[in-house]
Amino acid sequence: MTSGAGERPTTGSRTDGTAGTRHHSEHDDLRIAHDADPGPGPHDVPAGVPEKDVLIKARGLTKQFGDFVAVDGIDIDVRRGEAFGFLGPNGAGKSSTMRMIGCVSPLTAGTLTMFGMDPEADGPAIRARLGVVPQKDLLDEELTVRENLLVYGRYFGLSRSEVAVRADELLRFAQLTERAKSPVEPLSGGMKRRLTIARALINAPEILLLDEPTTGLDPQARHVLWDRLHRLKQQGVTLVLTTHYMDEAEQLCDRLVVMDGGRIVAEGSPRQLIERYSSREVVEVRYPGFDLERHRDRLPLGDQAARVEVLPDRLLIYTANGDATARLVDAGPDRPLSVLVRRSSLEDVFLHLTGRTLID
Ligand SMILES: Nc1ncnc2c1ncn2[C@@H]1O[C@H](COP(=O)(O)OP(=O)(O)OP(=O)(O)O)[C@@H](O)[C@H]1O
Repeated sequence: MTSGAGERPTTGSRTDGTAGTRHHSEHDDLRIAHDADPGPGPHDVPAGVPEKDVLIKARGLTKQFGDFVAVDGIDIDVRRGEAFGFLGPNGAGKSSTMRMIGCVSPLTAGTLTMFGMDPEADGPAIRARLGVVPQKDLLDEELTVRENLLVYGRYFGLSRSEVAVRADELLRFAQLTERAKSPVEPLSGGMKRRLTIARALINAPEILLLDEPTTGLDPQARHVLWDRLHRLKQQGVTLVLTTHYMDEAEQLCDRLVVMDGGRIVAEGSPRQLIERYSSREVVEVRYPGFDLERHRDRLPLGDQAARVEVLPDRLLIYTANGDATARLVDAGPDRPLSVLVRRSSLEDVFLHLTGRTLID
């Protein structure tokens, strides 16, 4: 591991928004995919992974806009067949990274190898093996659903008959066959996203790049989309996605890097990250009023809590035993408005690493 962040102090509130320790780092069923072997960091590609199966390899990948460093020397290895995620808040540098990987934005510094090729020299050959789902759908509203696929397929030099067969397969995959002749405009957000994904698959890419695939979708549409993406993974497509939703990262990613301020602050499988940077359970406690630090100081937690975070609206108590800790909270001198025991999530990992929540 090269980019795991160090532990930061275990107690106390974080109200200043400062970052914690950072290390600059050289189907049909909805299944949680993260219980697989978490896998080591980029410098330790295990002996079992041949170099040819490292489809994306970046070292010191850097993107600057003028003096501003958007991506600050990151290292990544993406292996064939995995779902690899970039998790981080707005502005972390995820899209800038994706655009370099998508061979549409030159690197400022560092090296990037895709399928063993150099994007600068072999951009078209690399792009022919990629599918790209940008943050905005950019569908052609003048065309029907099916025509959107046909036109896109022609860009890749597929023959009319090839592209017609492929478009019909993809409409089935995207569950849009019944909407084939519909214009794009009246489709729901989820349908448009599925059509954008279908379109990105027209050239049967080996890697699908997805920039915030479910932002703006309702929960049901997100689940349908996750289901389709699981299907693709089962079919052997390598998925690379950005997200600022920790539940999405947990659902979809075998491995992920947590990004903040252009850097990688941690990497691993969701389970591995949670084990490393959080406790098993979290007790969320709300009190009336705003003086949460005072409530924290009066809690009779003893050695039950590994760490307590003070957020603007609640306390988060990190603990191995949520129920026992909740009983201590109830026995304390202050009466809480609510006490909720939940399992730790990637949100807690992010808070621990950076002192901020993903959504603020
Ligand atoms: N073309 C550009 N010119 C100047 N600054 C840019 C440009 N593109 C991105 N940035 C800046 O680089 C930083 C990283 O942006 P980027 O879009 O990569 O982040 P992100 O993690 O993908 O966030 P978001 O989810 O908002 O897209 C931001 O501060 C952004 O304002």
